[in-house]
Parts: sequence; structure tokens; C-alpha cells
Amino acid sequence: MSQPLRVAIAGTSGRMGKVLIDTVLGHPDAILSVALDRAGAESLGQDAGLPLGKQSGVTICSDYASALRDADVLIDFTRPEGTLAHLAACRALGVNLIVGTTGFDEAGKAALKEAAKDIGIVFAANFSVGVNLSFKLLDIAARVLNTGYDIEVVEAHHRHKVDAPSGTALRMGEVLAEALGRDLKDCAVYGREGVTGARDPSTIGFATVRGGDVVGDHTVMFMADGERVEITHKASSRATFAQGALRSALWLRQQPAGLYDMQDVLGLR
Ligand SMILES: NC(=O)C1=CN([C@@H]2O[C@H](COP(=O)(O)OP(=O)(O)OC[C@H]3O[C@@H](n4cnc5c(N)ncnc54)[C@H](OP(=O)(O)O)[C@@H]3O)[C@@H](O)[C@H]2O)C=CC1
Ligand SMILES: O=C(O)C1=N[C@H](C(=O)O)C[C@H](O)C1
Repeated sequence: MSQPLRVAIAGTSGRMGKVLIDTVLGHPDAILSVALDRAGAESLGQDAGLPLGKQSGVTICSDYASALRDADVLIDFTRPEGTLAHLAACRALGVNLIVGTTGFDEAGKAALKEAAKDIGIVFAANFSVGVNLSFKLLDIAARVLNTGYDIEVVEAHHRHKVDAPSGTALRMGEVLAEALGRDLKDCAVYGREGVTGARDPSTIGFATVRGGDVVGDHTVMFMADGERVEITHKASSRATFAQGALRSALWLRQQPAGLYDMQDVLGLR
């Protein structure tokens, strides 16, 4: 029987960080070995289970370059600048990495790809099984509805979200564009205002809604004369993302170095 996976979690005090701690503490094949927050965070020195009313035995610290020596894998749902700093330490120490953070620019994505020459990385804009199934459904829908259908991606998230459109909406756009033989960079329209002119049929539109405590809703609309197809996913708990991230971490243990996503983990390629 293999040893339990030693999991480090970054952004421990964040919305996802807390759910990730809970998920790891409840899994028989994983142990929480490191809990990270930023230098200066109020949580430093506390037990990582405190916000959950649990005793984890792991004290939150900020010295990731040293603490990560005690981990097999880091699960990181923070911000691009945080993830990229952690990435360098993971690469230096041979620690695998699960990246849930969204909002990377092209240079950030290239850095993840480069580091994956030495360590295993699963990078996914959305770790829920349902969204990853939706990517497959969108690929089929776009191939079947490839002419005469206007395609729009609509997403809604809680008031605290800092990036837009969501990483999931952008990934949906990439899946759609790829299925249609287009490049998303050339055909994306991010919001509309004023006298826009009639809709260009070759575009893929994005609309963003922010408010309240919405965990994450995504709808893709395929609209033609006479009918409309909609594919919708609604997350109602962050646990679905955390469970997918931990599942990825356990899966990654058996893989060689490389850059993977949740489609690989689920065998959906
Ligand atoms: N892939 C997926 O399935 C999902 C992805 N996400 C993504 O995960 C990320 C986090 O979301 P959420 O938990 O809601 O955000 P929060 O703001 O609640 O949490 C972010 C955490 O990261 C910390 N952090 C911020 N900047 C840095 C940094 N430079 N270095 C280290 N730590 C840092 C924050 O610390 P502090 O409070 O001190 O700023 C906080 O603890 C977002 O990019 C979001 O889009 C979210 C859900 C699912
Ligand atoms: O910030 C969030 O909350 C979420 N972010 C991810 C994204 O940008 O797609 C995934 C999920 O929808 C929740």
C-alpha cells in the first residue's frame, strides 16, 4: 500500500483554500503537510483547521521555499503572481503542482509549460467534473451547429471575483473556436456597448455578470433563426472544485513530468 500523498495548500485563508483544507483532511489517501499564506497574513502561526473548527496539526506559514520540502504536491488557487512564485520553488524541489488559479497572461502560461519539463503540473480553469463534461458537449455542439448559429458565452460569479471573463468561460471559448477551426484571439468579442452594428456571425461573444455569492454559472448559447440550444453548468459548492483538485493530485503522482489538464485526469482526451 502506498504512503498517503503529502499535500501542501497555498492561499489557505482564501475561499478555495479553506475548502481545500477540509477536503484534504477528509481524504484517506492524503495528508495535509504544509499550509501556506502570504507574508504578513493574520493567519500565520494558526492551525490550518481553525476556520473549520478542526485541529489539523499543521501551522500556517509563509516560507514556501523551505516548507515545500515536506510536500509531494502543492495545490494552488491564489493569484497568478503567487502561483508563479510557488512554481519556481516547486520546480527547484521536484514538487508536483495543481494550478486552479485563473487570469494568467501568455507569459504566465508559458512559464507553467516550461516548468512542466521537470515536474508534473495539472492546470485547469475548472476542476469540476461537470464543467469538463461540458467542454466535451460544447465541442460536439459546435461541430454540429457550425453554420447559422450565433455563439455567446455568459458567465456569472460572486462579487469578489477579480478576473473577467472567468477562466472557464475563456476555456469554453477556446474549445468552441477550435471545433470551428477559428482562433479565439481573432474572433472573441468581450462585451458590447453603444452602436455596435449588426452581429458578425464569425464572432464568439462573452458576457460577464458579477454579484452576491454566485459560486460559478456558465451558459453557452447557440442561437439560430427558429431555435436556440443552451448548455449550462451551475456550481453550487466550491467542494466540487476542491475534490477535482485533490483527485488530480492523486492521479498526478502516477504520471511523468508534463503539463496536464482535468481532461487528462478524467480520461476525456
Ligand atoms: N480552477 C478552478 O476550478 C477554480 C479556480 N478558482 C480560482 O482560484 C483563485 C482563488 O479564488 P478564491 O479562493 O475565490 O480567491 P480568494 O481571494 O478567496 O483567495 C486567494 C488566496 O490567495 C492568496 N494570495 C493572493 N495573492 C497571493 C500571492 N501573490 N501570493 C500568495 N498568495 C496569494 C490570498 O491571500 P490574501 O487574502 O492575503 O490576499 C488568499 O488567501 C482565483 O484565480 C479563482 O478564479 C476558483 C474556484 C475554482
Ligand atoms: O473565481 C471563482 O470563484 C471561480 N473561478 C474559476 C474561473 O475563473 O473559471 C472557476 C469557477 O467558476 C469559480
